This record gives sequence, C-alpha cells and structure tokens, in this order.
Amino acid sequence: MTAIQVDGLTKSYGDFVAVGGISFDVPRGEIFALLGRNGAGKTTTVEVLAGFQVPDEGTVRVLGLDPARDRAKVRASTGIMLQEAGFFPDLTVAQTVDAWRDFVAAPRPRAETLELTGLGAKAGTKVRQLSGGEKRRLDLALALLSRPDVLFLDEPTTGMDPEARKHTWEVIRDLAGQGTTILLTTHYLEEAQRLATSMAIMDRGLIVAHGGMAETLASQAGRVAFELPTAVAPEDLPIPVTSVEGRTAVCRAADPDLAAQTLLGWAGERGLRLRGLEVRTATLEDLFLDLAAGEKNDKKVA
Ligand SMILES: Nc1ncnc2c1ncn2[C@@H]1O[C@H](COP(=O)(O)OP(=O)(O)OP(=O)(O)O)[C@@H](O)[C@H]1O
Repeated sequence: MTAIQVDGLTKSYGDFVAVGGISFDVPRGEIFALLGRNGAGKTTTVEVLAGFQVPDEGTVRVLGLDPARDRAKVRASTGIMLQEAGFFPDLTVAQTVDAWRDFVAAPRPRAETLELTGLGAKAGTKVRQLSGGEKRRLDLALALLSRPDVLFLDEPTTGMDPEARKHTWEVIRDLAGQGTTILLTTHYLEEAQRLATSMAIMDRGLIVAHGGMAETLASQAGRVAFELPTAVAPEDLPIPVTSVEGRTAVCRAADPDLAAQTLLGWAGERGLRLRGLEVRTATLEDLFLDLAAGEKNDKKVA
C-alpha cells in the first residue's frame, strides 16, 4: 500500500514557484530520499506533507488522508523532524521529552526513547548544553515519541559526528524494518545511497531524476580511475578517457568491470602498471555531478 502520494504538487511564495508540479509515491515501509541543492523545494514539499502548508495545486495524501484537511489524524500517525528545532534551552533532555509526551496519545516511554536515540547518558543535561549533533538526536527522539507510521526527516544527521551518524542510520533502518515509512531529505549523498530504496532529485522546484536507488545507479555510467603511466598519453589508452585530473585518468563506462579488464589486458601486454586503479559502479554523487554538468552544457547550447 502507498503511504505517501504526491500528485502534481505546486507551491509558490508570492510570485516565486518553490515547487513546480511534482509527483511521486512512497510505498509503506520504504525509505525515500528527497534530494537536491539548497532551495530546490524539499522542505516546502515536506511541510505540505506534514500539513503545515496547503498546496496551491495538486494533491498529497499521507496514509490515504489529506494532511491539510485531516490534520489531526495525520499528525497522530506521523513524526516530523524539521531543520530548526524549537526547544526550551533551560529544560533538561528528560524534561523536554516529558513535556512532549503530554501531547502524544500512548507515547513511547522516556527511557526507551532516549536509549533508542543514544541520549540515555544526557537525560539530566540542559538543552542549551547539548552539542549540535545531540540536539538533532533529541529532535529525532521527539519525532519518535508517537511511534509514527510515517516519519519525515529533514536533514536528520546535520552536525552529527560520523559515529552518531552511523547510529542514527541504524535507528532509521530499524524503524523501516518495523514498517515505518520514512521520507528523508539530506545533503549527505552517501547517507541517501545507504538508506533509501528509492529517491527523487529536485532542482528549482522540479524533479529531475526519480526511481529506485539500485536501478537508477545501475543505469548510470560507472567509473575506472588510475594513474596514467609515464610516457602514456590519454589517446594511447584502449578505452575512452572522460577526464584527466592531474595524472589521474578517469574513464566513465557503462560496464566499468569490462573497461578495467580491457585496460589491464592492454597494460599487461606492454608491461605497464596501473597504479591506484579504482573500479566502481556509479554513486549518487556521480549522478549529481552528471546532472550539474548536463545543465552547464544545456546553458552553453542555449
Ligand atoms: N516562507 C517563504 N517565503 C518565501 N520564500 C520561501 C519561503 N520558504 C521557502 N522559500 C523559498 O523557496 C525555495 C525552496 O525552499 P525550500 O526550503 O523548500 O528548499 P530546500 O530544498 O529545502 O533547501 P535546503 O536544502 O537549503 O534546505 C527557496 O528558494 C526558498 O528561499
């Protein structure tokens, strides 16, 4: 069953079109990444889904409900973590959680919530004394209090150190494993690639790439990189070189394993060593860079 449906969503601020008619679906229990540069329209989309904003055009449904009309029902089954948390700085972590628990029917116990988000040792710490990453964890803790069926996470790991980030990824994965549907926005492409089963990339209010994470990346050119041996020019190589960065030659190829085999065979016949050889399938970062490069070329053509 579809947990989140967005169909032709448009949202403007005055004359400025922040979201220009986007559509996507998220099935139940999936992690969906909404990606894009600053100002692409991600937060606006999340705010409409959470019922904070009303669409100008198009429809959105969360668990089959209209978040603007059925706000109370949608709120009861969703959790949201926005970019800017509004905490009371003089309350402790425990007091903050307790204050929020009062607003939630059948809330998760405080100790369980703090344990889940790695804040167990910080229960007595005042919010003003928390680090940026710890504040994000507290935000996540509050979003999880209602055991939501749908979770909106707007840049959930910003400011977290690598260990805290990995811990949060585990929490997110576990929640999805238990059936929670998660819509995630992030600027950490590795995070999106690791967590999400499907994604959409937005640019200036429009979706410019959309699909299953594995399928989308598999359809992109992979990458073979190596140090160009001395006295070898890029045009001598048996596969086309996409770019040369310093002495590193980069070849983008639909089948990077095959390209590497061709290259190694060629080098072997000539007794050449290919130092620093790196062969990999496409990453989300490659996809982003390709989209940006495509845009630059379009501008040149126009
Ligand atoms: N209340 C508002 N009034 C006017 N313009 C707004 C308002 N909120 C957002 N915008 C503009 O709409 C555009 C989309 O903003 P939005 O916050 O949705 O982007 P985003 O993709 O979440 O960006 P970021 O990655 O920086 O968080 C931006 O250009 C922003 O300046």
